[in-house]
Amino acid sequence: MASPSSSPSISDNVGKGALLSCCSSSSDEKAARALEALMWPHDLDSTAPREPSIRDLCRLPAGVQNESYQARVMDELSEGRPFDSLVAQWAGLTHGTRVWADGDAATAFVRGGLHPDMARELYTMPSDVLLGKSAKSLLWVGPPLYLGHHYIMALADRVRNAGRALGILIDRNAELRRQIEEIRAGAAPEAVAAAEQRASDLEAEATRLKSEVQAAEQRASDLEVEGTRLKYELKAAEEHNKELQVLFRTTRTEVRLARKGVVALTQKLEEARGEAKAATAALAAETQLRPEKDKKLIEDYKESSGFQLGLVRSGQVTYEYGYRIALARFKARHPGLEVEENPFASCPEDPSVDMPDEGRPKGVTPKYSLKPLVPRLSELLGVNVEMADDCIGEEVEKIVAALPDGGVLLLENVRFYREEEKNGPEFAKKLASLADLYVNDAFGTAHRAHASTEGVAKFLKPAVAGFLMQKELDYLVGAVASPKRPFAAIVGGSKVSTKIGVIESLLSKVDILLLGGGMIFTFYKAQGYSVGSSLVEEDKLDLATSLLEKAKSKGVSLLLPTDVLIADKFAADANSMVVPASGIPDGWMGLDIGPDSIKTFSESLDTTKTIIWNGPMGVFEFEKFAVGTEAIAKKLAELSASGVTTIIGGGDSVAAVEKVGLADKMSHISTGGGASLELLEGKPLPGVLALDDA
Ligand SMILES: Nc1ncnc2c1ncn2[C@@H]1O[C@H](COP(=O)(O)OP(=O)(O)O)[C@@H](O)[C@H]1O
Ligand SMILES: O=C(OP(=O)(O)O)[C@H](O)COP(=O)(O)O
Repeated sequence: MASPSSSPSISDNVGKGALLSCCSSSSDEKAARALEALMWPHDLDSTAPREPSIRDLCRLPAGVQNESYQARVMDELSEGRPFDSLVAQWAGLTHGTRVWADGDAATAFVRGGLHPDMARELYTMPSDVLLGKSAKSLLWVGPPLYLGHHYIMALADRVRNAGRALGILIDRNAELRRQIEEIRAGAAPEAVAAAEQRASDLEAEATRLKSEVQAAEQRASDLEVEGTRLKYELKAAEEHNKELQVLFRTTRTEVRLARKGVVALTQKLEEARGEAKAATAALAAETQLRPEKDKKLIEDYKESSGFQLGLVRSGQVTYEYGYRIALARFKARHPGLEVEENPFASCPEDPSVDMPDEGRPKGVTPKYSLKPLVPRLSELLGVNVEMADDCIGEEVEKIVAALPDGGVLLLENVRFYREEEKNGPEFAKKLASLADLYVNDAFGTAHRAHASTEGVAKFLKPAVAGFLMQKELDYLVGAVASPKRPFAAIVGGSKVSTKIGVIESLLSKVDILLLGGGMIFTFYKAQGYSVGSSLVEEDKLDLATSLLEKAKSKGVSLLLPTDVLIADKFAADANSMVVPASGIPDGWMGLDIGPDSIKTFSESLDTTKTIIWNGPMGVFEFEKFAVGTEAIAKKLAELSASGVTTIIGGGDSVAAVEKVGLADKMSHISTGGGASLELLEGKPLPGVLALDDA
């Protein structure tokens, strides 16, 4: 763009106005010429003479540095310190106020006019710097954009001015041409040449200015486009900013609420900690009292008429059976109680019990002596059975040595020696030294690797199975391994956990599996039935489901009772009723299978050729709930008579069959509870493995 000082040639040669003649000094002359140059076009057409405007004044050279007048004035504006206030126009604003950045300050400033600092810049900056600044300010986002706007306006002014100057120059050129023509018509050739030269210079100057104006216009237009784009961006940024503010406010509220929540939770946590502490203390106190309480429970139970009556009702059965009934009742009544020791070991001797409980004595314990067996054994064997006070040692050896041919000596309880259960080799060797051969007929202890069952066989040969042992193995191993089919198993008893191994093992052998007893409620619960307060092993629900699936995958027909006999308490005189398996009300417990189930089970058993039974169908110790167990026992007795092989797997099932007097009707009644279970689980028995022939 043309600067004011770039056109002195025009003022040097073309018309002089009044201002020119009144200036005397060289700088004044320069100023006058510049002013004349600016005003000259008006002189040319003499149509609208005017006084110089501020912008014109701006272009006047003033002072020794040849700066324009207004530039100087603006330049001399005091810089002011940042905290100086702009009195009058901008009360409240200071030089340090960021007028384009702060909404309120910007409003105040726009009202007041142009900031002196900016005014100074606008007037004193060269055009290219102004352009650069303007472009730069366009890049500012936010309120500073208004500053950019000022720069653009100043720039646009200059473009307009240049355009006007260009127009003036073109007019002047035309005028000169006209004058040249006139001179040509009558003036000297030198004057024509000079005029032509001036005209040509002016034309060149006009062309240059034109291109400058075009370039400036283009830049101004570009800047305007950029300004519009930035305006939109600013608007979008402002919208986004608004959203962010809302989000920020919401988040702040949420944080405040969360903080409150944390405080409340911390309080609750503290309370819970306090409660937990109190509960722990109470538990510790309870734990301390527990053994006493348990002892009391046991003592009370032993004193109860139920216990006494149970023993009396048992009649001429083993002490062990009586104990089992008492223990079962006790456990059922207190399912959570861990009974570590035999709590009934010290119960009063029952006169109707004719066999001692071998038990697990710790050292010599008179009540575990085998002496009471001598009369019955003598009767059964038809000889006078002698009895030793010990099972090893010199005295015993003497008695053995003195035995007549066919004589029988009963050794004292081997469990009076700790080495028996520990299977001590020295002890086993001493036992072995008493005899010439070893016959093991104690199937009930064959699952124990003790000195008298397993150890002794290493030192005494031959070691063979007795007739009872042989029968047990024939049925529990032989008949089960290669049964006449269809082969059915009936598994009952209290808990599924004690029968997992048996069920799993039988699932690969049987065609039909009937489940009864306390364990069925764990299966029902696993299927989603409500079971009231029946016996349930919560940690075996998955196992129950997997057993049902296993049966299905193996093609075994697994039947659960369809109905149950429920009781309102675990007692012989409880109220009872029959309900469908899926309809046990709260507070009631299933204690036996129902009539429908007995019918279904019986029909299913009718189709079989081999049946093995382990575990009663209900709490058969109570008459009211012995119906299912007794019905199954009767069914098995009936089927035995028609040639079906029936095997009773020991423990309570045997006791139940004995109770109804049908034991001798079965193909085989096992004498070992634990041993028969282990055999049915497919485990080898150490007492059997040790034998040379079994
Ligand atoms: N529905 C039942 N609820 C609670 N206990 C039961 C139930 N049915 C049977 N019982 C108990 O299960 C006990 C026998 O279970 P278990 O020892 O497993 O049999 P076994 O000795 O024949 O292997 C019995 O004392 C009997 O009272
Ligand atoms: O009674 C016995 O087994 P059982 O109770 O499993 O039928 C045997 O005497 C084994 O007794 P033990 O479990 O004390 O070794």
